[in-house]
Amino acid sequence: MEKVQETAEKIRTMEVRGAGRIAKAAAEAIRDYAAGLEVASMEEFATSIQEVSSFLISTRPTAVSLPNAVKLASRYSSGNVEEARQEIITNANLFIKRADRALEKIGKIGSRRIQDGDVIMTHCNSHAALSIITTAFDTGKDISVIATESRPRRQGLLTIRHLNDFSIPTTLIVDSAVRYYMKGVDKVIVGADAIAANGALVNKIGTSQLALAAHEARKSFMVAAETFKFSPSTIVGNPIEIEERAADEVVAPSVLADLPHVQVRNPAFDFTPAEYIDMIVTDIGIIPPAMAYTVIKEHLGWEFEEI
Ligand SMILES: O=P(O)(O)OC[C@H]1O[C@H](OP(=O)(O)O)[C@H](O)[C@@H]1O
Repeated sequence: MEKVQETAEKIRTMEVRGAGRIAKAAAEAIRDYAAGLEVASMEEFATSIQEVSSFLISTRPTAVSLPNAVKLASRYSSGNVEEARQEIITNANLFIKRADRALEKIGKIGSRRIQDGDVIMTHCNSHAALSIITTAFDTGKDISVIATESRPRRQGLLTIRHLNDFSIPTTLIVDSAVRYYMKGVDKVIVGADAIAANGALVNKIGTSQLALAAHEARKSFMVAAETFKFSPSTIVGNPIEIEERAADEVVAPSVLADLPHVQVRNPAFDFTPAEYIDMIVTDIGIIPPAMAYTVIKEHLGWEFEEI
């Protein structure tokens, strides 16, 4: 349990972050927990796995990759402890392998849509979006990137470091400069924390203003998302919860101490409606947002009774 708590804390404090990485870390935690679990009965095994699953899922509410990963990794059908343990280990390892493979596939598929000379704008730090950008560059396309700072956690600094390592010409801008630079942009590529059944995107706060600016300037808006970022529970009407993080990520508590009439709001994500999205690049191909429902029904393998 100690290791599970450690992983949960890393996810909560964002030491481990990015919807895909969170999912992999949770699958690893479930796998290692199941491997070392000492129980007297199958009932005890089932209860312990259930408790740990719920605990991991509670760490961050928005990234649907987390419950999807936990659900896929912790599946077992056997009524025997040793067999069920092995099933979880196998399923978790399979999930991790597929997640890595999905990033590569997204890179390959998405990079075919990038043209020589493209200026690409990206937001926050998405490993899926970066996979497309770096693959396009590695296949010889002469591209450059405009990366947003992504306040308040400034994940844009991770993005520029990554792009610099690949020697990709990159410009860092503040979030409020997005519309100012949109005219010179060819494509916007962002990641996803969740995609709803109606094709709406949930991603880092500020994504919707990129989409709006891209729409206004008639620039292509691409989303890079593994299929495990599609949200099954939105099919049955559950909304995706937007995580609101602590005020001290935005401003130091000492500043607020003298300002009794001021409150700080810090939503970590926002919604981008499907009509602003040109395509979603997934590990099973490029889809229009209207196909989100099909991805959930046919490729995610969730039964409605499970939701
Ligand atoms: O899975 P990958 O593509 O890496 O990232 C997907 C999304 O996860 C991140 O959330 P946070 O920084 O964890 O809050 C960003 O919103 C990013 O676009």
